[in-house]
Amino acid sequence: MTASATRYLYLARHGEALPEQSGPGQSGPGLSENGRRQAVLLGRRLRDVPLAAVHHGPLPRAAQTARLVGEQLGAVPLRVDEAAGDYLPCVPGRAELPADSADLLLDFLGEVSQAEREHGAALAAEAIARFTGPVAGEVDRHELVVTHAFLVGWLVRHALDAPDWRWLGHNSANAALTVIRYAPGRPATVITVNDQRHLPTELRWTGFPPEWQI
Ligand SMILES: O=C(O)[C@@H](CO)OP(=O)(O)O
Repeated sequence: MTASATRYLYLARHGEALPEQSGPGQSGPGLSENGRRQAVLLGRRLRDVPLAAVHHGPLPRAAQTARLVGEQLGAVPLRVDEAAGDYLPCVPGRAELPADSADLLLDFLGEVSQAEREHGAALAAEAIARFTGPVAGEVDRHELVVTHAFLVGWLVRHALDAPDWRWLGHNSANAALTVIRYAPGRPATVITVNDQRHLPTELRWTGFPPEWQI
């Protein structure tokens, strides 16, 4: 029988970004000053974790966060990965959604093209294949994925075996940590969600609607 070991998946939404500038060819904003501070503090928080790699999405806000985190970690490789990017992991139809929240959720999703659906679904499946489950071999593995709000929701949903649509309604604060443990022979454990103890009060809960900040 092939040996398998435990994976610890650390998920972080990028640091606070500058306001969006839309337009053709825009790859989205980079980090604000707050976002840079959050990223450095996230890196310091993770210094003692034996991370094997930092995976990050290709957009500037995720790439900059990963670079600033990486500077605090020493020799941990940074790997850009489209599966860690910003996309819609699953676009449910009305029939899959609870009747009392379907209107709100469908409004939030807005118009989504067929191409966007297929692209998101393919990347969401890749993210599950690449980042979840126990690892081969005998050595436990710790990995960080610096990503966007939607993928954190998607992987928490997956860990809890919740229906595909249920990534909706999950949000992440900027530079907050969510950690999932995948041990052989056990269901995945969501160890922590939106952990921000590495951030001072004034840098917590950015990226969250005010009424969600507790
Ligand atoms: O656009 C958003 O609301 C989210 C989606 O994942 O992205 P980000 O985490 O980059 O803000």
